[in-house]
Amino acid sequence: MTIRLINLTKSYPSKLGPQYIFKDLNFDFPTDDNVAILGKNGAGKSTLFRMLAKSEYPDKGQIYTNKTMSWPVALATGIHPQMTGRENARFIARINDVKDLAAYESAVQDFAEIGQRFDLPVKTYSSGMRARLVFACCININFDIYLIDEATSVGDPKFRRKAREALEVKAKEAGLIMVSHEMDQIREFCTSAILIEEGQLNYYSDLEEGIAVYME
Ligand SMILES: Nc1ncnc2c1ncn2[C@@H]1O[C@H](COP(=O)(O)OP(=O)(O)OP(=O)(O)O)[C@@H](O)[C@H]1O
Repeated sequence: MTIRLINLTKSYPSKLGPQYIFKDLNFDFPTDDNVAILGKNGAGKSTLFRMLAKSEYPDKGQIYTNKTMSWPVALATGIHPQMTGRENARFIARINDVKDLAAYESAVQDFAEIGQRFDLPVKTYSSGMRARLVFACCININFDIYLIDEATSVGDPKFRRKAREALEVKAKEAGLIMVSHEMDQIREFCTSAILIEEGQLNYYSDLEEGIAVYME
């Protein structure tokens, strides 16, 4: 995994002036790890995650990567409610350069288990069905790295189990970056940790050591 944060600065405006979350931060993500991002409330985990996912941009600096990165697996961005599940899947496949569109479409349909509703507009779906579609679209693309944000809370218990199993497979063949407050979840998927403290990122190759420092 190559992800490099280069002179990354991120602030939010506030009545007290700009509030800096990161200032001129330089950091290389570990290669080939499944890494948890840890830190207390307000440390900047979600901010970093959103910048990795490119849903938010830094004020200055950049995030360089030569790997393909998923969108957050549980996040329904990029889904068009007026389009059917199938049309959404096709659209997502095209923008992510999926080669075999027919195979992808049927893999998504199988995984989502939404039956004939796959051909109905997404705006008619329940929130759980929508979540199934988004997760199925994401997991059936071979990304180098998957971004996981509380993903195992997707859908009903049966689908949740299925989603977790699919992520376990991905954890063996791809990289994962995970933000979660659930240590059980983190232990299940991650092998190392990045602890965010006062705008700095500290890497722990030993997950348990990272968790211990975080818990202190
Ligand atoms: N859209 C925003 N506008 C202004 N301030 C923001 C915004 N988003 C986050 N912040 C601030 O940035 C800081 C980091 O927030 P962030 O959500 O990244 O923390 P976190 O580590 O994910 O926290 P938590 O564990 O509570 O989810 C906080 O001080 C928060 O108040």
